[in-house]
Amino acid sequence: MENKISVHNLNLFYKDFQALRNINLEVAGNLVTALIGPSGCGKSTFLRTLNRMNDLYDGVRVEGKVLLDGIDIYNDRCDVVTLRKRVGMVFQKPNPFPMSVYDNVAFGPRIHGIKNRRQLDEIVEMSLRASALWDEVSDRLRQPALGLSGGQQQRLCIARLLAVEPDVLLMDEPTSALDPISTLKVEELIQVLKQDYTIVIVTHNMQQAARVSDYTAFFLTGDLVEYGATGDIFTAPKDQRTEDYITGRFG
Ligand SMILES: Nc1ncnc2c1ncn2[C@@H]1O[C@H](COP(=O)(O)OP(=O)(O)OP(=O)(O)O)[C@@H](O)[C@H]1O
Repeated sequence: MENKISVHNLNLFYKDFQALRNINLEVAGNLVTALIGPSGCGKSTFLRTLNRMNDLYDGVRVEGKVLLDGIDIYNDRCDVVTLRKRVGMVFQKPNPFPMSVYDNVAFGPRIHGIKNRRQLDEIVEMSLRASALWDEVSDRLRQPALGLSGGQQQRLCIARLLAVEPDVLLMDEPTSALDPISTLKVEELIQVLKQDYTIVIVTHNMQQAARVSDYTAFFLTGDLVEYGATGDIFTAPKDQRTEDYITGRFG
């Protein structure tokens, strides 16, 4: 199995506060990796290191290496715009732009220079099909995206990412604002998408991690405590702290 992302000796500081400590992790390609751990342990911070989203915060310092297909994304020559196109991100709360369904999905391709109407139509349809939304919105492409349900908005945000042909999808608690039916749809979608994309998902919901992921990483106060096949982490954790967490003894 090929590793899509390799993280070596990664440390991250918010000014004087060290939020990640010497993280080493290999993210397998075309599989789902879940990041779990109690609130404040650094899951979201770690996720954001994978597409340099932390660069947007003041006073952040990153040490170590994050290789994407073998190339260090923290190298000065790395183009962050291209990086974020290759490594897209979905957030906790769906955040469609205040424009039509169509324009949301066409937004990225237009920014990257695609103007041809037929080509855009094709990309929009393909992305909406790939995010399992096409059947629900094909007759309302010109309607405001903010009129969709929360679950539809989240799948639209995923379609918006897919439209720029990423390799990796980062998902930061993508279902925490959704009802159970919408959650199930997004989880089913994740299973389909992993055939074509590498997915890293932060989740507070341990059942969700067990359902959707192939690998699980358990973080605690900035340390990566344990990482392994999801089945092993949940049934035979090696570290007592992992066991305490997954059995609900803290967190
Ligand atoms: N922009 C920031 N500036 C300063 N400190 C931050 C910033 N973002 C996060 N932190 C701190 O870094 C630590 C890790 O936060 P992070 O949000 O990554 O944890 P998390 O595991 O994702 O938590 P949660 O599950 O509650 O979202 C916390 O102590 C948090 O207060």
